[in-house]
Amino acid sequence: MSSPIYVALDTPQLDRAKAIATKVKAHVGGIKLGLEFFMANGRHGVHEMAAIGLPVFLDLKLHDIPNTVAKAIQALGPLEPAVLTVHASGGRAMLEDAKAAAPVGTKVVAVTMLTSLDGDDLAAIGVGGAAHDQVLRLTELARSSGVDGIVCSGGEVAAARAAWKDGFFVVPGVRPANGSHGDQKRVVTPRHAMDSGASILVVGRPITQAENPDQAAREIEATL
Ligand SMILES: O=c1ccn([C@@H]2O[C@H](COP(=O)(O)O)[C@@H](O)[C@H]2O)c(=O)[nH]1
Repeated sequence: MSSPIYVALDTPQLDRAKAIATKVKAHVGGIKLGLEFFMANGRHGVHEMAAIGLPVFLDLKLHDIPNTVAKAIQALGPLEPAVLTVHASGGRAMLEDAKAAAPVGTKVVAVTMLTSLDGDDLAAIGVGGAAHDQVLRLTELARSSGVDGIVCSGGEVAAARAAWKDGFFVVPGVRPANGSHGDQKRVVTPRHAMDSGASILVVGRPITQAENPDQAAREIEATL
């Protein structure tokens, strides 16, 4: 079985992204390319990375009116990403249209609440209640809108999985025990996230900023 780890290659440098992906290839199940990479390298960069031979997760977190998101996904279609993100807070019509516009083999997953946010951040944007409640509310919206799964933290994935048995659960914000959290607020260990029902884990800096990315990926994989 392939590793559930998707390495987040958050760099604008194509050569650096390629070098890290090539180093860690044996210990990860895929690569995640986000806004930083895509803004700098565009579709050409995605093609170059796909040539390495790992599934590509395109984490562009689309959030706009339904027509705009659907057209953006149609434009991305030829890249055939394994996974593509939109924001669940874009609403039901946007989620439905996003799924309808995606290639058949692409999993569309909805970001519920960024792992860099906590309950205080929710309150600051006028959303009452705990992070957990917000994630479960948006999980139900995503499920009933026909997308394939959600992005949430490892603290909510067990409850989200209980509510959506065959959903696809992406968990970023994972850190090895004693690892630096950086800007992440809702953090668990990779093992905890897997035990709680994650389908895949997104791991960035703990691998990409390590002195030896290959060893870091291997050590995280060994905990799973
Ligand atoms: O809620 C979310 C959604 C996406 N991400 C992305 O995952 C990686 C995490 O990187 P680390 O360096 O392991 O913190 C990054 O690309 C984010 O854009 C997330 O962290 N939280």
